[in-house]
Amino acid sequence: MDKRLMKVRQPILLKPFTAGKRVLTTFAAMFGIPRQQPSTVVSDDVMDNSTAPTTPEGSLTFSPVLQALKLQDALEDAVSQKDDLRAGSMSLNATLYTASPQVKKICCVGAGYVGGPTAAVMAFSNPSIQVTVVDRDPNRIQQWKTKHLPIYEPGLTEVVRIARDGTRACAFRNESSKAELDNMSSTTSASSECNSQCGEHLAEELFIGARPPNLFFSTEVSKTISEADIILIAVNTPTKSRGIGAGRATDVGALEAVTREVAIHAKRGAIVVEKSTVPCRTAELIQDTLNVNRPGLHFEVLSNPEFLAAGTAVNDLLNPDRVLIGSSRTPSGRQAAELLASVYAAWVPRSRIITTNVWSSELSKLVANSMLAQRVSSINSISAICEKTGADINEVAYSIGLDPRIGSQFLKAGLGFGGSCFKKDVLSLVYLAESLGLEEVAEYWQQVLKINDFQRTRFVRRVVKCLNGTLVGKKLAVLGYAFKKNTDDTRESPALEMIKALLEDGPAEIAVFDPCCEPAVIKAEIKRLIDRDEPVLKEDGGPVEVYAEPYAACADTHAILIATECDEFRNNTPLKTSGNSALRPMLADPRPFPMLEPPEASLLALHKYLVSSGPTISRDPLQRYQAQPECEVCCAQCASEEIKRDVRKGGKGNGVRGEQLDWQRICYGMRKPKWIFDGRNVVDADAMKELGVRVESIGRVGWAGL
Ligand SMILES: NC(=O)c1ccc[n+]([C@@H]2O[C@H](COP(=O)([O-])OP(=O)(O)OC[C@H]3O[C@@H](n4cnc5c(N)ncnc54)[C@H](O)[C@@H]3O)[C@@H](O)[C@H]2O)c1
Ligand SMILES: O=c1ccn([C@@H]2O[C@H](COP(=O)(O)OP(=O)(O)O[C@H]3O[C@H](CO)[C@@H](O)[C@H](O)[C@H]3O)[C@@H](O)[C@H]2O)c(=O)[nH]1
Repeated sequence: MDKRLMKVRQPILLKPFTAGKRVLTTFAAMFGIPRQQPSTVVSDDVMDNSTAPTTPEGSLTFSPVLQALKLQDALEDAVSQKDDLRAGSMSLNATLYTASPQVKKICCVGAGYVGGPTAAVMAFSNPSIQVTVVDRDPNRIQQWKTKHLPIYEPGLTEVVRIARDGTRACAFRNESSKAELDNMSSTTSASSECNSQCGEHLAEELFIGARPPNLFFSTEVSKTISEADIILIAVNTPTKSRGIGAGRATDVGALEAVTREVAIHAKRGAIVVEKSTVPCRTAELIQDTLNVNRPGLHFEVLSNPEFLAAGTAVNDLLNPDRVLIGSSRTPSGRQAAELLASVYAAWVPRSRIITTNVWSSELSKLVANSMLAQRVSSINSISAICEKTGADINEVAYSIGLDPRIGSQFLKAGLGFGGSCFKKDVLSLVYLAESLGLEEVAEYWQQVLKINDFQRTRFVRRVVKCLNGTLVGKKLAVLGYAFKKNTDDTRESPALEMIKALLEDGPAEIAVFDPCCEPAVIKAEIKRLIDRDEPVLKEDGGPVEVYAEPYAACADTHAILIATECDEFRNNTPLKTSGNSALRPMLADPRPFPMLEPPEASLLALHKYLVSSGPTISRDPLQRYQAQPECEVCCAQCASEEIKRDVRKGGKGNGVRGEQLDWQRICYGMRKPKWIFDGRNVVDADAMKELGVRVESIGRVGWAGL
């Protein structure tokens, strides 16, 4: 038997916890778990106000990683700047980071929507760090190794290809295209006069060396954990579906399981990072599990919640508003935070890296999501008033959003928020408040969810009412199935809820189309999540059919329901495009670069610019990519992409991802009276009316009147 496992079973004699006892009891109750045995908790005289333990021997020398940071110097700096580092949030002081980080290996547990892209961007921006993503799901890991990544996010393939596959060497002119054109008429440029890197002039041509791979995907969870300096835990934390707190409390089962693995296998001094969204005080659970399994060793636990949004994940990761790191306020805690910060500092300005105590960090994530969800519910509640008064929700949102105290973002009325986070995180906050005996607070946040449900119910009622109170014998098309645009994430999709409600009225067909989702995935999900006695999918004799393109989906429909705000569905956006119908915006040329070795982010900006500058430019204009991993001959996804390519060959407006719909064609093929129910306010109702369509939009009086 593994010696470490034998050690785990030894009883540990530690002083019983006193000051933190009440909190721990509350915390255990919050999760619906029995209170931990006092013997598993470290003495509170080695704890600071965040209750995270310091080292058993009261020194920082437990961590080889931190030792490598010229620790004593850094500590003296930290102590001398103690006054600056007040209890509230703060930016990390650059002087604390002068030591070069010694992080060689990062392990990210969880290869999902957060773990995959986060690890990819970390590896992309830190070529010297080996980043390995592990997951218990071998299929998911296998997909990350192919050219068909398991999730769709704009820009993800580019970043993964660079870090996972490595690159070839390349060279390019270091002047903007405009300057290049100007230079054609002049004889010499400033840089060619000295023909060298004289320090005053920019390099005329830049050579970028080959880059070895540093992003890996593996199912060897324990081995990868055992080698890592930093372990990111990015597993799912859904709402509990059974037992105490079911339907509200967060299910930390996956996180607990990973924590056990980490506790058993992590190397001495490794830093454990909560990336998952967790209830406030979860770091205590992690610390406790580590203490129980590795008595005598100390591990720092950091909170580093992720704020990326689906559909913009790569951009959010590359340009975050802030990176939040919560640590214990002990010197070792701060040093651990600084080490993690040094990884981010490879691409994030230090002023945007914020540190707080662990609990503030954990709670901030729940609060950020709850406040955003609250804004959506607030504007949706007003949309109901607009529909009954003649006010226009877009005009109201615009008017109030100009007040900088309110701000213009997150004021789009629609079918309510979906996605894997908002609902569960508001529920988690509600449960936290209840657990703390704060009933009024719990009730306040519960209302956010109530309005969200109300919004969907209202919309479906409006559809049925306009269609004379019956859907029998009618075909409806639902455009958009993912919970928002530019993602294939269908978790908590408003479209699914809508389809469930529509089925109650017995339509002949509900046709579903989404430009980002694979039809087979939607079908499987509908089959799994819609629990009815009668068959649901057409292939089983039911009314729901999922289409790979929108024109067949919309043919012969009595009504079209728009469920996501996809740009593909707009009829009024004068998009600046690169010359054809693609929705790619024209980008600025980032050259000239002032340095000989531009960072990956600059090369990516150049790559994007070149790709955007014309439809004929290759997908690899810098000629850096290595060949993609080969698929098996009968790869289903290759076949599906082939079909989409064929559809695209048909010309403009064929509805595949990135192509705007030809609404004229769609409306022509609809049954009269033609109805469009715009659940996201994406179509220009007046332009639609000219096509002979009756439009009902959220937050506006429609064809049917008040
Ligand atoms: N999806 C988002 O946009 C988003 C954004 C910010 C934060 N978050 C938070 O990040 C966390 C992860 O979310 P996600 O959307 O990436 O979830 P996900 O379901 O896409 O991925 C989680 C992964 O963890 C793996 N996993 C679970 N238990 C495991 C174990 N014991 N060992 C190894 N792997 C295991 C699963 O197989 C899965 O692949 C959640 O807490 C979520 O609230 C999500
Ligand atoms: O004005 C708005 C903005 C959003 N939504 C809807 O709200 C939901 C959530 O949208 P968004 O927040 O953009 O996407 P998520 O991927 O759910 O991202 C949220 O949830 C993540 C997971 O925790 C956080 O990391 C992000 O910061 C937070 O924005 C979607 O259904 C949107 O359609 C609206 O209805 N109106």
